[in-house]
Amino acid sequence: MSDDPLPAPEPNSVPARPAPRTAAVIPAAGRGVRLGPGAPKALRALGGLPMLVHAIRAMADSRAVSLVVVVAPPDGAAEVKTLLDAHALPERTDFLVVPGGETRQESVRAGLEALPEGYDIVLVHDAARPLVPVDTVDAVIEAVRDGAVAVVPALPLADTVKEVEPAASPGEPEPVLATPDRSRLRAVQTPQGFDRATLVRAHETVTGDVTDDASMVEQLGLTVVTVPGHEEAFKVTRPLDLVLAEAVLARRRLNDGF
Ligand SMILES: Nc1ccn([C@@H]2O[C@H](COP(=O)(O)OP(=O)(O)OP(=O)(O)O)[C@@H](O)[C@H]2O)c(=O)n1
Ligand SMILES: C[C@](O)(CO)[C@H](O)COP(=O)(O)O
Repeated sequence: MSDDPLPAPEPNSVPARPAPRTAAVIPAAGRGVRLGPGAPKALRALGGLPMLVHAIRAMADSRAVSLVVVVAPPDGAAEVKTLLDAHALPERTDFLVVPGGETRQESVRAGLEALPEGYDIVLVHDAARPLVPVDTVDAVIEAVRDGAVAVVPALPLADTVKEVEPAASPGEPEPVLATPDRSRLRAVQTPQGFDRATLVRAHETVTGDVTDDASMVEQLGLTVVTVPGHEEAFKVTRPLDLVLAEAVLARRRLNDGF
């Protein structure tokens, strides 16, 4: 045994607490009706690879994300597992595949139910946003680590927005009711980041149609905060979005030299 004395403890030193572990849930079970006929949207090709593979890599690129839960089209779970085996993720990232539901909310809930213990931060990220940069993902995680219970990436709007009385039948003129102050409006993206317990409570408590997870946390009366979004985190919804996504990817590949 060494006779060397143990080093004196640093005054007031506190052992560093490990960072809370982060999992990403990727709802990918939608049909993609607005994109037009074809395979489920998440499995459509972008730059020669299924859109879902890009979305999974976008999450796994963050060193903070150690588990990705993919919520697959109900009849496509086996195909998605095969895809993930074929397109290796970084070794530090585990993945699970579960079947999705009828709505985005149901699909996210299925992903949350499959989450093992030990992940205190959860990202929810649309498979339909395949090109979100890793800096945006990390900014969301950082804001949750800093204490926010719910975080959304957000961008200012380019268009003026009108509130209307929706037409009784498609194509009829719609009376404008109001013009909200654009400087107070934001378009929000994913990944949205959450304290896990808060997101689970929101999904257990809030009923009715919602279009994102953060609005469920708002309905609990809790504060949701924004971080800067990114224009390349746009959602592939209509055919023109796919053209833009191909162009963004081609530019990235050119810049990366392959
Ligand atoms: N039952 C559903 C519906 C949607 N989503 C997912 O939620 C994300 C955002 O939905 P959206 O872009 O609206 O996709 P779709 O529902 O596929 O599109 P559409 O409304 O045009 O059919 C997508 O990654 C989609 O796969 C899901 O997991 N389960
Ligand atoms: C969650 C979302 O991407 C935030 O902008 C969006 O609300 C999803 O909407 P969709 O109609 O299900 O595509």
